[in-house]
Amino acid sequence: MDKLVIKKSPPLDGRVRISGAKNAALPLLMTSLLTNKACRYTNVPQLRDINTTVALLKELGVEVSRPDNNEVMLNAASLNSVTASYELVRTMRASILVLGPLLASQGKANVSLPGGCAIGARPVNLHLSGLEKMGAEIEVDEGYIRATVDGRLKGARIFMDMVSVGATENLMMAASLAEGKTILENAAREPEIVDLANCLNQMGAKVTGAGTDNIHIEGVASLNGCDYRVLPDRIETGTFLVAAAASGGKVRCEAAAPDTLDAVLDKLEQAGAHITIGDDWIELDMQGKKPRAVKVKTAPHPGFPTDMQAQFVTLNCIATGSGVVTETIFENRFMHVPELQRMGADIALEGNSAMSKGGSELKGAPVMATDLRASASLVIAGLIAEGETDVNRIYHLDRGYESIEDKLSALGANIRRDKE
Ligand SMILES: CC(=O)N[C@H]1[C@@H](OP(=O)(O)OP(=O)(O)OC[C@H]2O[C@@H](n3ccc(=O)[nH]c3=O)[C@H](O)[C@@H]2O)O[C@H](CO)[C@@H](O)[C@@H]1O
Ligand SMILES: C=C(OP(=O)(O)O)C(=O)O
Repeated sequence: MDKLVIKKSPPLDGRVRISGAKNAALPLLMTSLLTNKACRYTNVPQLRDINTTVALLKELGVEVSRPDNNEVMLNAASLNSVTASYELVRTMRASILVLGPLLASQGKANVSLPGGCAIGARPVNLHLSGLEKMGAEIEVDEGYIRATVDGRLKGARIFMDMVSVGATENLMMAASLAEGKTILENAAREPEIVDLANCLNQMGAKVTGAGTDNIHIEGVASLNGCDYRVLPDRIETGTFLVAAAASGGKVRCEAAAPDTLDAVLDKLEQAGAHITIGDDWIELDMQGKKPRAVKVKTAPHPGFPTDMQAQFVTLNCIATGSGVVTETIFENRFMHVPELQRMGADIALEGNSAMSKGGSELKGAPVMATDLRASASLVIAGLIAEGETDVNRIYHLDRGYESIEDKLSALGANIRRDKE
């Protein structure tokens, strides 16, 4: 298995080009299942999760071509299966996002239950109950969700008692082809939801209110293809900004979407970073200073994103002063804490909060993490730690960061990938 070998590096310095957002691209590629016309997606990041999605769509019979690295062309006219197998779903939970589109366009879908994952149980009850409200018959049998609908799905008023990004996306896609109007209440407000709504509307859907907690979808009988550019990745952007701040450096993130990062930029400013923003870039300058520890509590958008929590735990460890990072979205998202402790971090877990004393002098060590953002936090720790840090199991990082070692190297980091 590949690993990243990281040595203590100088303050990061330079410019980095941000890739398309993984969490926008995954649902966007699934919109191809809603039409028998050609769909073209650009600014698609080169990631393991994208390859898994493409493999899954191919398995369903979707015609796929990838004319260049960041472009994916899909055509579902030749669809010949409605089954998302366990083999693929177990490697990527977002596979559940085929459920709504398949059910809406084909009247049936069999999708392996995703099951829990390293960061929490992550049930899909809201996806299922929402589709049931729209008239679907759903049973779970031998680990598979088997959903059917007699005729078209019917528009419905759906209140979700938790804010769920994936359920909002699944139901928004399904409702686009349903008969009548669907209202999603307590919907997720993440920028990736807005991106999906924009793409659906380009295909002829009638979605309004995306970005608020009340989304209205007037179903249409059929949808066209699309030519859609994926939103920049706000979590990749935030990760590079934290890496820059932790190293005392100066980094400009280009091709970014500054208006998707308010909560993260606010915390970085509290940490003492000087932030300048343009239309599509963000520059962070620590002016050689150490960051100050901050208090962070995750929440659904526009709150502080859980996908940036681990990176801030690392930042707080090496910052001056004590800090608190509280996780409210996932029940088990602190796998990075014991690994950071092994690197010398003075940090303690109290319930769902990571309390840090600050000023930790990190020392390199072999570490590993069982999820994507925990791995990212260990990479940041490796850049500042004395000596050498080996980050193992980096297939997690490859799910969500395009060419992370090349991008960090270009900023002056001492990092390489060792293949095994
Ligand atoms: C591919 C993708 O976009 N992944 C993101 C998406 O994941 P994902 O869409 O899976 O996360 P959700 O927003 O659905 O999960 C939020 C919370 O709701 C709970 N829940 C969710 C659905 C459900 O039916 N029942 C239920 O109880 C989950 O267990 C979790 O505690 O949003 C998360 C929260 O911002 C991010 O961390 C992930 O990076
Ligand atoms: C948790 C994440 O992704 P996923 O929902 O695909 O597991 C993430 O991107 O941090």
